[in-house]
Amino acid sequence: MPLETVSVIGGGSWGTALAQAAAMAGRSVSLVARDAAQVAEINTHHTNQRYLGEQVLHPGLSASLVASAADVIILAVPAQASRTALGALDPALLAGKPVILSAKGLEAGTLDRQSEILADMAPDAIPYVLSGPSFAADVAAGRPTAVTLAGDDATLTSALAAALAGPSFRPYAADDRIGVEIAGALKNVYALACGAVDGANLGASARAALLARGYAEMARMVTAMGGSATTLTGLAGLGDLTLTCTSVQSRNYQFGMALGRGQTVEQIIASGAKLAEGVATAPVADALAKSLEVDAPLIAAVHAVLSQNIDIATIVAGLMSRPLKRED
Ligand SMILES: NC(=O)C1=CN([C@@H]2O[C@H](COP(=O)(O)OP(=O)(O)OC[C@H]3O[C@@H](n4cnc5c(N)ncnc54)[C@H](OP(=O)(O)O)[C@@H]3O)[C@@H](O)[C@H]2O)C=CC1
Ligand SMILES: O=C(CO)COP(=O)(O)O
Repeated sequence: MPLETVSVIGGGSWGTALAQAAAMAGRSVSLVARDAAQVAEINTHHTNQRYLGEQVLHPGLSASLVASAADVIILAVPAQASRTALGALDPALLAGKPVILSAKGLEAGTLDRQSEILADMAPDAIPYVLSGPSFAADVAAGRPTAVTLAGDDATLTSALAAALAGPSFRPYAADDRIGVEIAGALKNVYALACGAVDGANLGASARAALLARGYAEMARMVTAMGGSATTLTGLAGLGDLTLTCTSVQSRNYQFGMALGRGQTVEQIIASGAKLAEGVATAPVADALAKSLEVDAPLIAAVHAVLSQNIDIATIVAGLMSRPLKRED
């Protein structure tokens, strides 16, 4: 299967960074954005100021308003927009093609993973999931980054990983799409929680406890949904959880910090907060945990903070006063 040309749908920070990585890997890349001025800027000045500041983009990357045929499609819009973005594409572009899903989130209403959305919208596309510890600014700047690329056919997945790999971008092939998707979506919910704990100045010990208990909770969710616990030890699990829960560069962590400082969701959004996928994913994850009867008190706590504006001290007091239990 040819893997030479790549079309990236979504001209935001992650779409541009993945387009840059693919171009650095030697692929011919088209970045599909929906703003004509942005497309012109990328093609003329080789920057995408709104999303990546002064970062100079690779000459092998051009932008376009309309997607054209490519060997590989990468979808890089927010999780809640994936269905609409796929629906806007000519189905012929997706038929029989590898489609790499890179959003980290679960869909509100349907509770769907990104793969499930793709299966609905383009059942004959070949699904892949890309996730792992990788800030767009780092990938675009060529700083060393390693990610997980999960697909069903081991040979094809390795070929696709090789087609995207460059000196600074290292995809590891894997086969657990469900585990990678759930871990990628849930780490954003825990990043909100860790940011909130830090915003409320509850201490580094509290944050570490949250991270460890979040990891255990994530493992319960992944296995209940049919994923593999082994995925949790890798880049898409522990790697991304650690990055997002401990870095002020994370938008989810930043959103959580604002919550911890006492701002409401509405105030944070009104102040122009960047995309924080955990906000939309938390209620979905809570609903999934309840329907699967998975014990997920941290997801429930984040959902309660977001939906009822309960202050962090009250939520933490509730978590700390739960009946004592064994760690295993
Ligand atoms: N940024 C990062 O470091 C990383 C992000 N991700 C994931 O990537 C996904 C995308 O996030 P990110 O790029 O950061 O978000 P941004 O907010 O930076 O960009 C979102 C992009 O999606 C476009 N978009 C939104 N809705 C639609 C739609 N209905 N149809 C077409 N395009 C649409 C926006 O267009 P417009 O500009 O016109 O509004 C914009 O180009 C998220 O799930 C995120 O978790 C994963 C790893 C790293
Ligand atoms: O997924 C990411 C890093 O791996 C980006 O995290 P944020 O969306 O929280 O910025």
